[in-house]
Amino acid sequence: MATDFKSIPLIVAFHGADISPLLANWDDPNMAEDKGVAEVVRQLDQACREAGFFYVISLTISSASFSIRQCIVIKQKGHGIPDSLVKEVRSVTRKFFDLPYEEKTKIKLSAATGYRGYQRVGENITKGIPDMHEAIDCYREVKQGMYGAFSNPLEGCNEWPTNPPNFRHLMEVYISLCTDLSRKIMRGIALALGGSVDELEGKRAGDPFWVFRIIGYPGVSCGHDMANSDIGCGAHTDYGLLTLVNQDDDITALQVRNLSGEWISAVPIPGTFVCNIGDMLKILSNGLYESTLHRVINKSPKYRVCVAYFYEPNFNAAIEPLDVCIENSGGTKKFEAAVYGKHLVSKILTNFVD
Ligand SMILES: NC(=[NH2+])NCCC[C@H](N)C(=O)O
Ligand SMILES: O=C(O)CCC(=O)C(=O)O
Ligand SMILES: [Fe+2]
Repeated sequence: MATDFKSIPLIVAFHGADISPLLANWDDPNMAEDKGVAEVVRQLDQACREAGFFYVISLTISSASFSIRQCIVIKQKGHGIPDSLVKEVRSVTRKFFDLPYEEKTKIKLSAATGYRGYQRVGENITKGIPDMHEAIDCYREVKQGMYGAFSNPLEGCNEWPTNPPNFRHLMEVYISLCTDLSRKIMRGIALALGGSVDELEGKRAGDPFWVFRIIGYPGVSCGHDMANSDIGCGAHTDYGLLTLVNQDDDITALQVRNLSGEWISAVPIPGTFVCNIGDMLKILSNGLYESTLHRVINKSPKYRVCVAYFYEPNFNAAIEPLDVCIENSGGTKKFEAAVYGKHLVSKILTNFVD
């Protein structure tokens, strides 16, 4: 992030009040000439430069209005994922975490499961400190030997609970819709960076990898006596291109760090996703966009649920700054090429040490 933002920008389109022009025109090769698209692209660029975080509206609210940072939002259309599904995903998540520990740990994550499955509170580690959350981690399937030796740790299939009964199906439908939505937002971001609309497809992210985390944060009075920390998830950046955060409507817990080091809350706005950019987009943009530090602290007595979808480059893509971004940032290439899958695996191996 390059500024002292005090709130997270909301992407509001020309007349339409959302990202719908981008969704309506996503496969039009000349979409950049559409006025509505151009306005969304301008806002995406500003949000990514200033904060690295933004809200994308999902709801269909006829003539609802609210005010954030002087934007009055009226008459919103969808981002393409039904709000009923977005809510249902959180609701089955809550049901799963409500189960007894013995039930949850039947799908326990380990090196043998390719780091897929359930992790108890305190098992995930951020900068050496256990995080106060439990989660189910999922990744796009990695078959044996698929990308060579470096993908070995992630080989395996996801571990799904059988209870709640519709859990797996619901999540797989949701993942697929998140992939489609993210691809469209990335086309807007490609234009925002001054590239061609498909700059972030093909060898870079035409066959996107994804990470999916189903997360629960105990409330302050939930009896977790691990008094050593109240941090739900320590300060970190995300690893890939774009994250879509589906968070509980009634608890403010996600915090984003601005330029002067203040923590700015990503206050829940019902019917939106909080989006943020990851390390690979920082590299592609040659630092024009940063992967902003964020953390989670649940100070509420209530249990908080969050489902985070991470849209990533091709697993074996060598990601380096785009020429247009080097030009637009003073002509010096600031980052060497990084293979996305190697970055991911090195992060996972430090998240789970034993
Ligand atoms: N895949 C994730 N974004 N995990 C959450 C971040 C926390 C993780 N322990 C880290 O240090 O990166
Ligand atoms: O719980 C949240 O709001 C965000 C979680 C997060 O940042 C992550 O899992 O990477
Ligand atoms: Fe994150």
